[in-house]
Amino acid sequence: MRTREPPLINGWIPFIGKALTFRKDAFKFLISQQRKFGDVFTVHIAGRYVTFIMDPFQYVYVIRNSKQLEFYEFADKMASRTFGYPSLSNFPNLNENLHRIYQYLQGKPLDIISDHMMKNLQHIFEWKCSQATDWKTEKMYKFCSFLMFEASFITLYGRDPAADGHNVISEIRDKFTKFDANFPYLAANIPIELLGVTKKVRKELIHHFLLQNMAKWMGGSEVIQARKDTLEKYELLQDYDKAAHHFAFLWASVGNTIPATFWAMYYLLRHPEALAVVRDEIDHLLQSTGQKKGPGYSIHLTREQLDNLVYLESALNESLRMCSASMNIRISQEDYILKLEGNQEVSLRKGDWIALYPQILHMDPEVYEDPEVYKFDRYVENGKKKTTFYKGGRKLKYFLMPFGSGISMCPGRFFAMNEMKLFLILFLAHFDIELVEKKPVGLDNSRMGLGILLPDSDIAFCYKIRSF
Ligand code: HEM
Repeated sequence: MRTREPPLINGWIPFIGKALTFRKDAFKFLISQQRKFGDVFTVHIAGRYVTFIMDPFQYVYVIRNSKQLEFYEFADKMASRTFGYPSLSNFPNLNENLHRIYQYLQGKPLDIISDHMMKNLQHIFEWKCSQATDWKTEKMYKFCSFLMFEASFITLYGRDPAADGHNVISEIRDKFTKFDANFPYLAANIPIELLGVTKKVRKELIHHFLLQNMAKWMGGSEVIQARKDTLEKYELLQDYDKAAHHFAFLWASVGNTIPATFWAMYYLLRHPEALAVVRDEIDHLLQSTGQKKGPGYSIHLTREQLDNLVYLESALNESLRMCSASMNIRISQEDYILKLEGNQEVSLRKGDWIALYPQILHMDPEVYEDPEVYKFDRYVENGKKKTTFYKGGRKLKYFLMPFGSGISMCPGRFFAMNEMKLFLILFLAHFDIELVEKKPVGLDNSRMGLGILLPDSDIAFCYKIRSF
């Protein structure tokens, strides 16, 4: 070991190292290693050396060092393998050009897609209303998946105005669900050939996004149009590769949003006091803006109005805190000494991975009292958004990181928050809702490190048009 290299944790199986223990329960494993070795240690995971920085006050030193600690190469390798397109590095400036398009997920274009999302969600809710004049029971994850997939898809990609437009989206959703089930294995570098039908399903999914098929979809978003225009400029990219890029974006836009919507709804239904406050806030807003709720009335909300729903936002943040487990990875570009607070120095070798694991921060009892408990108003203080959180008496810069950090931060985060708010607003405005099953739903840990965790089982709930 070189001087200042962090303690190294090796497994007893050569090459695999601690991969199996890490995969089984990364959270538990990291906490136990932190107790033994402190806030910086290196773990040998499947042939890689991954240095974990556990102290949230040190996160900033990793996040701001985007020159020496790179992200894109890692992301490119993983995404091209998972979604089946050639590495971006083979095409001059493609990465930069695709990143520039993320501006269409902010500002005015964000308002436009949020409005479209509202209309599309409303359309589906109207349809649900026509079926729910009396109590109707459904499985919650399936319900969230159906609504969020359909509304997000139409908002982003548009729809075929021909009669079977709805069926095509259902077909894509069913295939997407099959692909998504094996997503963690692909991300973990398991060859797709070993994953049963996944290869076939991915190919079929990608085919839906060939230009001749996408050309039939009307009313899509600027962000997808800009991606199409950019990809078309690269003559060396095959049509199939361009389609695979569109499919990858679809995964990014719904893969986390669906489970996050599930958790938001699940926790609200399990906490009637939270549900009552959030519903009251929504009712109050609709009343004060002169908007009627219920079937047949369309609701319109501005970005400012959505922003001002502090209890709804807090409830969403609280469920994100409890269900997100993304790992923020950077790769050392050279042999490098990472300088941390308090004259600490960490010696890294070229190619080493550096990882932040914010789930540890989200569940830290020093930051969040009773972290296992859902408290819908954790992010509200004196009726306003609460943004000051402390650890050991010191104010934290980073306290909630479901969307990643720095250069790898999710470009769709504003849209994602709006989508989930709109879903809950419409749901609570239209329906009375109750849980049918009382069982607690747990986190399925197989996606640890990859984003929002899925529930370990689905749960039945019932809903009926609200009586006014
Ligand atoms: C609750 C919902 C969401 C969560 C928790 C989430 C989380 C994340 C995280 C953690 C990353 C970084 C991944 C990494 O570090 O490797 C990411 C990347 C990304 N997200 Fe999201 N996301 C959500 C919704 C969305 C939506 C709605 C969109 C688009 C409409 C989107 C588009 C993307 C894209 C394109 C990237 C890759 C960015 C890049 O090229 O570097 N996400 N997301």
